[in-house]
Amino acid sequence: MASGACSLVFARGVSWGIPRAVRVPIACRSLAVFCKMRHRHLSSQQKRQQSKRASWEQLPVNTNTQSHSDSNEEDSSADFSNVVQKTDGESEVNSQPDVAVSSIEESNIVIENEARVEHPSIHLEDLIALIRNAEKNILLLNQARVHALEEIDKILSDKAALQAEINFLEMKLAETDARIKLAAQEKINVELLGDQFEKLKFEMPARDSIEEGKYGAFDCKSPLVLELNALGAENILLKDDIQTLRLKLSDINEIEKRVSSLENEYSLLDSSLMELQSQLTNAQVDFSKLDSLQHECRALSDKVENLQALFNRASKGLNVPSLDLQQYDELQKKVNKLEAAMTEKFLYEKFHHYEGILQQKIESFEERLQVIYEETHSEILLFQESVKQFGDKIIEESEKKLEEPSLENLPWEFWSRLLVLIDSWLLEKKISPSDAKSLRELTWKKDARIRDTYLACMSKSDHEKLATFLKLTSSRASKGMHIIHIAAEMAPVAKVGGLGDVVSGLGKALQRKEHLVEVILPKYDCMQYDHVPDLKALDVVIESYFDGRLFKNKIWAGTVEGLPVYFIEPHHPAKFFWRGKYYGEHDDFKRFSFFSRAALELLYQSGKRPDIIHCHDWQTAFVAPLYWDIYATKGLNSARICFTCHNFEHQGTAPASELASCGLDVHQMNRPDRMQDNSAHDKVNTVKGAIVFSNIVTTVSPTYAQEVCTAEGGRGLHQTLKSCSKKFVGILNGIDIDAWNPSTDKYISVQYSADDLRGKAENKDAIREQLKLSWSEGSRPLVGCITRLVPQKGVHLIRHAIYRTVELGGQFVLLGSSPVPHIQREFEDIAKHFQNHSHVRLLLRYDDALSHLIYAASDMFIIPSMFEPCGLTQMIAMRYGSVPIARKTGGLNDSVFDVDDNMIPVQYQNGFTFVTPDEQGLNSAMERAFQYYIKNPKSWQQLVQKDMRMDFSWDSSASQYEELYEKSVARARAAARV
Ligand SMILES: Nc1ncnc2c1ncn2[C@@H]1O[C@H](COP(=O)(O)OP(=O)(O)O)[C@@H](O)[C@H]1O
Repeated sequence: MASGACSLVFARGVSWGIPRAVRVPIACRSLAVFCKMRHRHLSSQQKRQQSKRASWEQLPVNTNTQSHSDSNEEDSSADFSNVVQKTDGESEVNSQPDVAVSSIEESNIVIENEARVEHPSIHLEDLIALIRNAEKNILLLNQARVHALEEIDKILSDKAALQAEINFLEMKLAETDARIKLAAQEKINVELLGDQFEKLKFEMPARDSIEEGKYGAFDCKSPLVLELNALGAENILLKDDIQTLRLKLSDINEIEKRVSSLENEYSLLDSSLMELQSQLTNAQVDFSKLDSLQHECRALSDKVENLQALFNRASKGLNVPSLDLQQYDELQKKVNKLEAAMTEKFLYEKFHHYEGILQQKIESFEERLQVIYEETHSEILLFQESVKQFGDKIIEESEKKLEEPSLENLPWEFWSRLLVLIDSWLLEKKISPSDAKSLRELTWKKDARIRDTYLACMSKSDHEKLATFLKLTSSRASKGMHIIHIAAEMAPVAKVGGLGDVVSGLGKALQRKEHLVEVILPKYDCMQYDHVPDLKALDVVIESYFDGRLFKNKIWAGTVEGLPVYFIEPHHPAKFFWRGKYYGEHDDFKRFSFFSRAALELLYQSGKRPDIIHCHDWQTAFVAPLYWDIYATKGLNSARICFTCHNFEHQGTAPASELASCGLDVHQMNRPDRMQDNSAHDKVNTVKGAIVFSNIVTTVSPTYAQEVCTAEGGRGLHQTLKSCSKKFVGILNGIDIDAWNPSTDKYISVQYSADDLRGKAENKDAIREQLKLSWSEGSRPLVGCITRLVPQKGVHLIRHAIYRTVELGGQFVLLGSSPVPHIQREFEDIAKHFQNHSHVRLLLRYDDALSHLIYAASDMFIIPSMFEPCGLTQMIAMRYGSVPIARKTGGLNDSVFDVDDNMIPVQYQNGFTFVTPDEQGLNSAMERAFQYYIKNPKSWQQLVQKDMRMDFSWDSSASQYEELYEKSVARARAAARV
């Protein structure tokens, strides 16, 4: 019954474009909303089932179907009705005047006939609404007419202004003509004078000889000479006049041009005026049509009212139970007679025709609603089932947890918070450095006593806690090292690129190896603060030196990814880390030299005695020279310095004088064997400084370490690196396999693993849906690319890969952004070009969540870098079963091995590579990948599974770092003993 009611209303709402008399019942609406919600939360299995069904939810929803009259009354039932209406392909009702005319014409027949159906009152309302619509349209047309008249007025006044301008110009033209004539006359005069002058010159010798006796050989005051001079001067004046007139003439030509362009404009305006006038005439015709329609409608309305009254009377008669059959028959006859009298025969037939159509529609809507109801019901059952399963699982897990000796497996956050607590006591001078050291050692050894103490006094006051903890302090020897990373990035709290991933990935891996790892970062205003839920300001101020004076720094502490992190917030008027971005400021050199100095000051003032201080890239490269030049002599001398260069393209060079700000001695440092830049001698190079001053120097892959030792790859530092080759090594980065794990990833639509790849296909469907890519051929390979769009990444080849993918029959999704304005613009143009394309989508932004989905959804992953120190995307892609197509350079050469390379053992072959960084090279690798994908689906799947099982974790890389640290520390201790 409810479904029938819904259908009837939908049909009317659609046909008439009038306010709905009856709304979709609440139950129907909530079902629709629930279906949407449910659709989002389906488990993988349910989604698979659902995608197989021809779902009503996938039907296109037309948001344009409401007429202006009911747009204010939209509710969720409107969405529902739109779906139904569009499905049946009924015509849309438009509020534009010209369309309204035809809608009314179409509708008239229905009005008259529907008056005979069982809901006459609703039709009358419909009719009234229709008439109102018509009136509104008439109003609109009137407004348009007034507007057109205003336009005409405006055009006419423009025309008058133009005419005045033309008149003025014509006057000027006449004036100039007169002047030209005058000038011509004067020119003739000049020529005559010139002739006279020549004649006189000719006559002069003769006259001279005749009058020599009278005036002497040559007298400058002779009348002839004077006359000649006067004529010469007049000649010059006349020449000037001619010049002026010529200029005026050219002015006049200009004016003539302008006049002709104005005339053109005038004729254009004239023609648009004509057009407007004809439009106005058309509108007037429409208006008169509407007028007559309005009359017709009124007449019809009267007829319908009469009919209504008759019907009502007849129906009343029919409903009175006491009337006998004869009376009923008589009444029926009367009704029939009245019907015959009031309705023409053809109307009656049409009525039946439309009634049939209406009936069919009602039936089909009812069927559809029934299907929807059944589907929704089964969804509800499934959902209830999954909720139950989920609940059972939670109960099971919590029971398990209760049974487990949970204290053994406390998360890293627990220990890191404890460390932060100890450090805050130390910095606030509540405990001595030696007590802090003992407590820290107990913590990083995960000693049960400190664990129990912490758990026992969690609710106690700080003072009581302190007293209990101090009871624990005793000196203990430690096997692990105390490692401090000083960096500009750390994922996920402050990540720009791979550096951020390395700091947290390596830090966590070293922590797992029982070392005490801490990180110091700038406190950027634009950090992802939600990744440091326990962030707190310490009750301490650290003063650090800069530009000849001391500045205060506020210290914040919290845990990120289970690691204790200290954030430095400088109280410097330049607000160094309050810029809304990480890098790219004019004073980056100052910002990061300040930070490097403040980080060391924090270590120094906290009394920590780390074994390793590990700094990264040019931003914290200052730490190495500052440590040995200033802090080691001050007493912070327990540590060895490790410097990792993640990219030799950025070396942090600046005029040597800028080094003085952080307290380094410019004369001492700006030397060829220290920080002086190898090509510009008036500059210092911070990366060079760190190479020279560090005990361990690393870069992020073995191949890149070799490349930077060549003149081509070293960017001016190859000689420095060669001279430090004993302490320089390339260690391939790992990836954080917890953060990048397709079987637990919360950002992707469906989790999956190498053992069950079905979820991968569902992620592909999900991204196609999200990005509105075509679904038609599900087997099309999807090529992904996630990158910073900088020349290093081979932007021209990325661009080429987009077009080549389309040619090869694939789909392409790019996620990236560029700090280089012209590259960003270029890709914006490409994105625009493909914005409605079925197979290409470019998303020019940084979006961590979307990056996860792209890795999961793509079949192939493009990395055509010009050079690549390590590269993480190829490893992440493989972990998600996306096969890399990469250029053989740097870290890509150490992690992607071609499936067709016989020199590589089969178990390591994992992708498609090319050497020459041009379109042919890339084409060859892409074509091989597409062939493989299309022709050997089974082998492709095996390749995907193999890639997913490859170990790119930090474990082995962290072990290499550990070994380097240990050797360096051992050497230092041995040296100290000597
Ligand atoms: N536009 C983006 N949105 C989200 N993540 C991105 C984007 N661009 C790059 N990334 C991420 O940044 C990291 C890139 O690391 P890497 O391959 O070493 O390149 P680089 O450090 O040179 O930028 C990866 O984790 C990658 O997923």
